Amino acid sequence: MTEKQRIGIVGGTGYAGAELLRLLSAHPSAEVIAVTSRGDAGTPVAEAYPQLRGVIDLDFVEPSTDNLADCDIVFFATPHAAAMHDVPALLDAGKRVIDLSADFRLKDAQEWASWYGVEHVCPTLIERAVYGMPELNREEIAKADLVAAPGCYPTAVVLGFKPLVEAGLVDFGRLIADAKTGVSGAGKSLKPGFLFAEMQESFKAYGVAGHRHLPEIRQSLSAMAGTGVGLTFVPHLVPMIRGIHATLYAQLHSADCDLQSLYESAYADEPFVDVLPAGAMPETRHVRGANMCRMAVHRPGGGDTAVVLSVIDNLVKGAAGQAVQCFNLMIGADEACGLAVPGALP
Ligand SMILES: NC(=O)C1=CN([C@@H]2O[C@H](COP(=O)(O)OP(=O)(O)OC[C@H]3O[C@@H](n4cnc5c(N)ncnc54)[C@H](OP(=O)(O)O)[C@@H]3O)[C@@H](O)[C@H]2O)C=CC1
Ligand SMILES: CC(=O)N[C@@H](CCC(=O)OP(=O)(O)O)C(=O)O
Repeated sequence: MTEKQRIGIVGGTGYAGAELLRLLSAHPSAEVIAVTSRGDAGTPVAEAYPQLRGVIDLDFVEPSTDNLADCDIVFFATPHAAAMHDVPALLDAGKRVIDLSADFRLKDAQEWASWYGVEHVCPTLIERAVYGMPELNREEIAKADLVAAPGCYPTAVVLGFKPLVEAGLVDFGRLIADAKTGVSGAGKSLKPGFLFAEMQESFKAYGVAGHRHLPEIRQSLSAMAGTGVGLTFVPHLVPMIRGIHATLYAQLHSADCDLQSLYESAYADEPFVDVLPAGAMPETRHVRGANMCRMAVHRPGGGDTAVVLSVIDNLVKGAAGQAVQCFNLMIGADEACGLAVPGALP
């Protein structure tokens, strides 16, 4: 067994942090030794998250370099533009970092600043960061000391389009991603529009003019295509807690192709991508709590439009689970270590 890594989690009171705690507490090569909170420092983690009572016997500590000094690997589950202030010192101190926020995802610092509304404070580290989607670049992740875990929508969308784009079968200029998310994607803090009375029994689009995941998705798909892709991405909020459902559309150059075989062979060796049989329609509840992207590929009426349905749990394959998958690669463990548990249904 791989030697136990001492883990710090910055942002332990948030949803992604809590999901990291759930997964890492059962991981044979992880020992969580520090969990931070600015507001709850000094109180037991299990007070904020009673499901962790008897599992995580720690008090929250203030986020500081000193409190993370004994860690081998630090996970950031903080809002955007927080990790970038602390990551340089942690790397200098020899720690490895997995950042679940967007601070190191985009390779262009100017583009990052234009989407996130602040200047990047350590742009030179952006190049050093490895995008943490194992299905794209597991060899680089294994060697990395700074991993930028992907966004939740980008995970569902990029994995869904990947076989079509890599095979060059579709018009790269006219990709469409119509995606729906549950409310936990917005995090734990109270926000207008996320109250039960505001969003229950309703369903709405947002970010139609431009969502910050658009450049992230385009970055990955363009690298695959070898050219810039044209993507229309429209996110929606639906009244469920977890889950993302992405319906993807692409125009095929020719209707003469076996998309089912293409998808099955593209993902045959992937432990966390499940291509469903022809005709299937995955549901978000089929992946709830699981580090799994389930997808199905369709060609309605045998025509020239490919339709891919891709579902993930935003907090697992879309966040903490994928980060643990990266952690496994970084420490030389089995990629599936601690992640083999199926979802919870109903
Ligand atoms: N929710 C999701 O589905 C996904 C989330 N992510 C990303 O993961 C990150 C966390 O998301 P989520 O858990 O939803 O967010 P939450 O708002 O639920 O949690 C954020 C956490 O960060 C802490 N925090 C806030 N500001 C700072 C700061 N300046 N320094 C240190 N800690 C801080 C908060 O704790 P306290 O105030 O107690 O310090 C809290 O624990 C975000 O970047 C998010 O975009 C990525 C993919 C999916
Ligand atoms: C419902 C909701 O607001 N969802 C968030 C996306 C989820 C998320 O966490 O974004 P990252 O993956 O970049 O961290 C949003 O649309 O901004």
